[in-house]
Amino acid sequence: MRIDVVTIFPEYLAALDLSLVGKARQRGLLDLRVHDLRDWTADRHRTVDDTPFGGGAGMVMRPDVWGRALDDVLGTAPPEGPAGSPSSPGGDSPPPGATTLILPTPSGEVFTQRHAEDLATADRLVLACGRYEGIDARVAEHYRTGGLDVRELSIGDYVLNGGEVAALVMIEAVARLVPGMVGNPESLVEESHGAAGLLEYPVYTKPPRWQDLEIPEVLLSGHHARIDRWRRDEALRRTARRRPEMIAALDGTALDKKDVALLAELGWSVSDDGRVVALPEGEGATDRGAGPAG
Ligand SMILES: C[S@@+](CC[C@H](N)C(=O)[O-])C[C@H]1O[C@@H](n2cnc3c(N)ncnc32)[C@H](O)[C@@H]1O
Repeated sequence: MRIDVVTIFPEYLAALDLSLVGKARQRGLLDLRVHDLRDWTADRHRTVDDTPFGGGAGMVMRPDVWGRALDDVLGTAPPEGPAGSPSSPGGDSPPPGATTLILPTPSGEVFTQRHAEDLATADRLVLACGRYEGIDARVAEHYRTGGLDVRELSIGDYVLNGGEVAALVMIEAVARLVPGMVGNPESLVEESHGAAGLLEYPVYTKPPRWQDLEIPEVLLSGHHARIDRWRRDEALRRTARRRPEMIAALDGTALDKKDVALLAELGWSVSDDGRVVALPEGEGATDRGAGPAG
């Protein structure tokens, strides 16, 4: 997979040399390139922003600078750029294949594991990191109209100073799903937000006793079926407490009898057509609304 990031702070992306993503780059699994947006400016101050039309506070990133940068990085620029534009600071020609342009923005759809799974199937991702009040809205419109897969994605309901941290979040979530990235792909199967639609069960390691706290006995039993059941129950309990909306989104037809019985204890019922619905307060719930602890 090839990933390009365009930013005015290329140093911000230094973390992409570390850990699993860094190793994947060294092993050639990920071709990751970071570009300085200012390389596509045409004035001596290397200006990327200007005042907003309509007035108001802050500055907006110019579409002409972004357009030159993205055309070049995406490979849609004419071979000889218009007078004044730099000669291809984006490097050699990008590979053919499915490309997605990602514009991180707090006003976008919230990025989830489903987006990560979907984006991990792309041949190529280009991430355009905004700053100031964001990127002129015509940039997204222009590339979308041109037929490119353009995604405006938020990493959560808060506002950061720039898109670099959001780009790091999305790249790490996507890259670990690229085949060959994670040494033991089984470790991805039961994770939070995976196919089961649950949070992961609590995990423990050595020593078996620490600060007067013991690990659940079943985990020492060596009885795989009992351990699997315990883990499933704990995942259901934890999800019901912390993220009840995820329980409500479960497909009831995929639940087994023990799941349904536990959910009933936790205050949920499963209808014949597979909907999982919270019982009215006081009915059955022993655990619901207990807060985020546990
Ligand atoms: C200060 S923010 C602009 C916020 C914008 N004026 C608004 O209110 O929607 C500057 C840049 O940070 C990035 N950014 C900030 N918060 C983000 C979030 N929650 N998710 C993704 N990107 C974010 C975007 O690239 C954005 O263009």
